[in-house]
Amino acid sequence: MSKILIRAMILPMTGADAFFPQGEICIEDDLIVSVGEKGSSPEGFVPDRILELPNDVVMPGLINTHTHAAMTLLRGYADDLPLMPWLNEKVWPFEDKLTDEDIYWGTLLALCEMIRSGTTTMLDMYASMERVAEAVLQAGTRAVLSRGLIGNGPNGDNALQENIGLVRQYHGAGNGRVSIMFGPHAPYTCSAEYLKKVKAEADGLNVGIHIHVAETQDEVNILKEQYGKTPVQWLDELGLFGGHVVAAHCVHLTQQDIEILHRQNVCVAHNAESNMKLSSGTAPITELRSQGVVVGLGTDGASSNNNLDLFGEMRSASFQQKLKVNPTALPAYEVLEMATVGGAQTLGFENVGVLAPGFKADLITIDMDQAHFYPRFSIPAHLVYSAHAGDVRTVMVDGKLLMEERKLLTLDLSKICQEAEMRAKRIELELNVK
Ligand SMILES: CSC[C@H]1O[C@@H](n2cnc3c(O)ncnc32)[C@H](O)[C@@H]1O
Ligand SMILES: [Zn+2]
Repeated sequence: MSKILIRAMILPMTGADAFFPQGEICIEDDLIVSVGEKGSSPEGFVPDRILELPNDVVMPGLINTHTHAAMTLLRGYADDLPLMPWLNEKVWPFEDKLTDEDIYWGTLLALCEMIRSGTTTMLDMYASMERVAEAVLQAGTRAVLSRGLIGNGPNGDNALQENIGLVRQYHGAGNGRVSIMFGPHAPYTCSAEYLKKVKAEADGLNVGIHIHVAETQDEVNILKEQYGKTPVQWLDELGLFGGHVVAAHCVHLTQQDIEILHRQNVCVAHNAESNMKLSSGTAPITELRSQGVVVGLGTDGASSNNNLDLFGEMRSASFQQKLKVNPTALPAYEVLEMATVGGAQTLGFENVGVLAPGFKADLITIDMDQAHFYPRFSIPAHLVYSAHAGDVRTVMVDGKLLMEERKLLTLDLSKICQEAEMRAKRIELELNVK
């Protein structure tokens, strides 16, 4: 039994006006017990630990709704290319050399970076997901994991069996911190027959689907040529939608596509920085949100971003929509919602994403006593437009502290950096020798 009291400014993300300048939040085990102004702690609540952080803002932990964590090992290896040549010429040859152990260490590196930048939950898609699950359980974060399924080749059925095994072994592991979805890679790498098989398995096991959709104009062209339909219309016709689906990217959409996404309750993972770096395009986020589609934020992998910092991602997402639409588009509080409440909705969580009694104690504190946060006109504006990863002081997931005073408590950062360096360089050497 653990009882923690945090005294700080509190931005609970329960509504645009909710803010406690001298707040108190009480946590018992994995749950939030109370949130309010000074003196609001329940009678008889005797904390084992009090964190006095009067110059910090406490807010819900950030939620990364689309990433490939172990791609930290490719950071800086394949830059300045569009998606298809990036994948075919650089990324997939490198990934062919990855061992399960490489993926474990690459994921640990990602988790160090995520915790240090205030991300408490991720939706991941990759291979060797048992090792990814072990890394997450060790780090103490929350994660939804999906086995990336490329269904046009001989390995498609094996990968699908791995995804099924993952559900059986890890769905609900770590006090519910780990859950599983199916991860068909994209409509251009999975046949119709394969996608139908994946959907049947996902429905049978009552878990969701995580897929790249309409990321580039090339993808739309390929689908139109092969099937005479846009990616969204094709997936809808196949029956892939209708359950819990997270569609990553959704850059190139028609009005009819947006209506389908809304009707089928498909949630969108928006990856502004990856879409910019690969020159994929600007997703119609303002239109999606105004037409009722739930949107969360993602970084994508560290090879197309090149970091996993959701503070940077919030700023980019907002500025990109302002450039595309007008300066009133995606104001700070709405972007914060996308990174917290919207992320939780996207991943299907009902007890994560805001700071309120009965919700999971997944929270971060940000040190506001820094030059770039004065004067304090607007806390949401400062968090989105001025903050960066290094401002995060404290991270808690499921009521457990994972970082204090920027020191990681569950992971050995220098050992993980060394291992990642050694493993990435080994693969580079293997590729050059061939
Ligand atoms: C089979 S595991 C997942 C697979 O996805 C690749 N990937 C990473 N980023 C993207 C992206 O933006 N679009 C499409 N595919 C991507 C990753 O390298 C893995 O091979
Ligand atoms: Zn991706």
